[in-house]
Amino acid sequence: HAPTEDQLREAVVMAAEELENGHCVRKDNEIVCEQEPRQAKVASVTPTKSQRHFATMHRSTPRTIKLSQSAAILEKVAKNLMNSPDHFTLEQLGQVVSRSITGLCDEAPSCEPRLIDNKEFRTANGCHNNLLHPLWGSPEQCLKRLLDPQYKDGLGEPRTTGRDGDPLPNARDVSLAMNEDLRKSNHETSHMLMQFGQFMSHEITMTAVDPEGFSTCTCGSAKPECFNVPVPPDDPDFRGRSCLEFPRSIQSPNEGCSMGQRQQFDQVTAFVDASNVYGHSEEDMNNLSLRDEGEPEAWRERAWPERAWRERAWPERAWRERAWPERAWRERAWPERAWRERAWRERAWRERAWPETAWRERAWHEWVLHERAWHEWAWNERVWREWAWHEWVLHERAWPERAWRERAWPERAWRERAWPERAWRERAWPERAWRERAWPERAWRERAWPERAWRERAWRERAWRERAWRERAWRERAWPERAWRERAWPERAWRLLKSKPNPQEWKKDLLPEAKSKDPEFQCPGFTGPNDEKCSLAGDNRVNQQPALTSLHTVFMREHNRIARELSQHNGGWDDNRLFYETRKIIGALMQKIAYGEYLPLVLGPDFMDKFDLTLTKSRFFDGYDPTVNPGIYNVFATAAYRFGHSIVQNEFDRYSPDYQTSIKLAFSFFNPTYILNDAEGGPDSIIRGLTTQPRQDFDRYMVSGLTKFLFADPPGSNQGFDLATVNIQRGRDHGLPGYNAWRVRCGLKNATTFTELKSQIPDETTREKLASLYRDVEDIDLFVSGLAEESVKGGIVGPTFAYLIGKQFQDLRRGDRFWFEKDDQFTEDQLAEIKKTSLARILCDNMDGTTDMQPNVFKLPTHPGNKRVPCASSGLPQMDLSKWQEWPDMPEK
Ligand code: HEM
Repeated sequence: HAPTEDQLREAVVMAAEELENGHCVRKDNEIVCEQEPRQAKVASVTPTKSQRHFATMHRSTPRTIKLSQSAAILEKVAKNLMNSPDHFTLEQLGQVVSRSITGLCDEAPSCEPRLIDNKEFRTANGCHNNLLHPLWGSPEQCLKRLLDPQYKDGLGEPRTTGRDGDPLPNARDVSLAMNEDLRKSNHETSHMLMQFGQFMSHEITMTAVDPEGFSTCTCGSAKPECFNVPVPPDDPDFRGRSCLEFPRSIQSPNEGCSMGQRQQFDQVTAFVDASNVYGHSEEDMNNLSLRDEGEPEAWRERAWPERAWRERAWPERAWRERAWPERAWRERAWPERAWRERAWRERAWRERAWPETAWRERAWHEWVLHERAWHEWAWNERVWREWAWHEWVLHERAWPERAWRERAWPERAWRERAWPERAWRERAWPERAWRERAWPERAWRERAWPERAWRERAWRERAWRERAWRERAWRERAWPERAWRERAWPERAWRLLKSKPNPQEWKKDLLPEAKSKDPEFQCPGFTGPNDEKCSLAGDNRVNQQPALTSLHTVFMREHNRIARELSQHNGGWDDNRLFYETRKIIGALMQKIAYGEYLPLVLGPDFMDKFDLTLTKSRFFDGYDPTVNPGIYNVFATAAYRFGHSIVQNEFDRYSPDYQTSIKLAFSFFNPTYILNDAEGGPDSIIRGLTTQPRQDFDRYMVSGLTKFLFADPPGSNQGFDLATVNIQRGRDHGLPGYNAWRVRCGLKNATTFTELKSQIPDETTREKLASLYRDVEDIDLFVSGLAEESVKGGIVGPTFAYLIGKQFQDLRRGDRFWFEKDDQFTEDQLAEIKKTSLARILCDNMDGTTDMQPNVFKLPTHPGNKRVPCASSGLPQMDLSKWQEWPDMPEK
């Protein structure tokens, strides 16, 4: 049987009370809590700088905090009901459908309803990617489980005991034994492979930890949300400290707000959608992109409201829909004579009661087009000629010149031809195309359009001139010309991502500075010698270390480069359109680089095949499956994809033409000085370093920058963290089952003894170490054994991680309705352009002073077939953005 409504209500009240005040009982209709309020017992301290760095790795939003409180109540309710005389099972409780329970999750994120699906562009937060499950892949969702968690109490307490019920080894002891700092560089692949891996991890996953956690998780704290790691007495690195503080990840309610085992959040969009460049919400995106006055409302409220503009779909639809109906038109008997003589005289104008406003709006528009296209946009002749709007087409199109002349254009034929709007439209001289093409008079003339035809069509030019679309008249009409100019169209419009001009003027822009309104992007406690500021990007971990910041810089520059170039091809696109089209291309590039260049090296050919991850050769991808949830697996974020921690170098080389040095990782965390140091080449020299320096080998070893000095303050001191310990502890915090369960899940044989691990972990010393740490093969922490596995053929990671990573990236592809290779995303030509480009090309285009690059930047330039070639050579093909140029509608034959 299931609990009654009354039982549920009572349980919820009690659970909330207990979480506040310790164990409670009901006495005579009153709840009496036996202990002191828990809050009072926990001394709150100011977190140290290194703890604040740590907190930056897991921003949590007010909503996730709120939801985690609900999830905690749910967990307590379940626990109490399971321990009640009724002894409900978790299975029974999981089935309960009641408002008393689901009401706890009323704050859960939801997607804004939308009437019309936008098939072209993703939303900023990934909502509505899946039409049946709009929330799939959006932020603040529960991490998916491939295997049920194994918590100590079956519900939510970290996995701290082994199969035999005795405690697991201390995570720090495991780290000390297994993840020593033994360095070996790889001969084939570059440090860029590491860096892109981290960049990608921030693109798809971020678990949440309460930033307040560090204030309360002091050593000795008994708070259940603290899972501190005791420092062994003989610890060589953290002497004098009794623990490494570890606040647990905050818990996420289960799907549907049902009672169940503890879950965790992913706070970013799961999709490979460049959300680390643009942010994970509409708000982030607005903050990162240039708008006229920063605020969308202000923008809309302006006298020339952008939204109204778009909605009016000027002019065609509005034109048709407005009271400009064809019949009225004809009935109004537009005075033929006036027209001939000078249609545009203002008196006639007013007398004819032509709707002044509408007219002015249109006039304005045409003028702008004219002026802009004409003068500012260097509409060049070659492009023009390449258009199919072209003499040849004209002929083909039965627009034969003779017929033309016979039609006695312009005057009589004009009238006879029933200037009516329908014919007009049918002639496919579509007003819209016209506008978008911004048919510039001068280009027109220069195009040697046959003189005679020209004259015959001269009604246009003449009328044009006669209409005196001149600035003076214009200004006299009190059109807010100044306001217009102030909007600084088009450069300042928000189609660009914000950036900061490089102090060296000839160099490319840097990421924008984080302002005080962006606290998540501040480098906690940092005060550089020159008051350096940390950077703003789509992901708040951008400042974690300078090579990561550098890669973010490259992608910001690539957005702006593409947006500028696209605007040349499509004069008629407004800044919104330019922004979204560019963002779509950047997202596609991210997918192309991840699946086309990066993953094959991580997973090797067999796992690429197994999970069907290889990009299509010449066709579109038809594997979209709306039943696939693209969300991130808990095991992927908590263990498998952390494989990258093994391949990080302790020192990051940097190269500039006259400088070669390196950055010590331990001294670079959240320190923007390196990025801004132009004498050492800024971000560009760091990127060059990444493409030149080998990565660390994939093995169980990790460098001291990560295991001794992570976020240490002062840098290099014993006041930091150990990332290996953190990873192990995080796995236990999330209840990840032990290694053996994962082996079986991933298709490997169940191992009953340590010797049976031989096929995957051939190194005997490693197996002996494992056997001395763990009492049972079942117990081994996945992160530990995952690093110890031998690489798969042609890949980096071992078979267990390869399976888990492959599966995740398969879901991210099959579950993405906006996957770039789908036939409704790009044309065949555009897709070919995206596929032909590479991260190497992007680096060439967006760095200063880089003239050569190896075609595959994840491989070393010493790798056979991967020699550096000039950026200008055909070895590094560039995207041809003219494939994005929109063509005017052609008349049908
Ligand atoms: C200098 C390089 C790197 C540093 C300093 C670094 C540091 C960190 C830290 C401090 C965390 C938070 C751990 C926790 O609290 O549980 C983390 C998480 C993570 N790291 Fe790294 N990392 C680096 C490179 C990489 C690379 C190369 C990869 C993958 C190829 C990677 C993948 C991950 C993943 C998947 C997470 C979990 C993210 C989440 O869901 O919150 N990291 N890293």
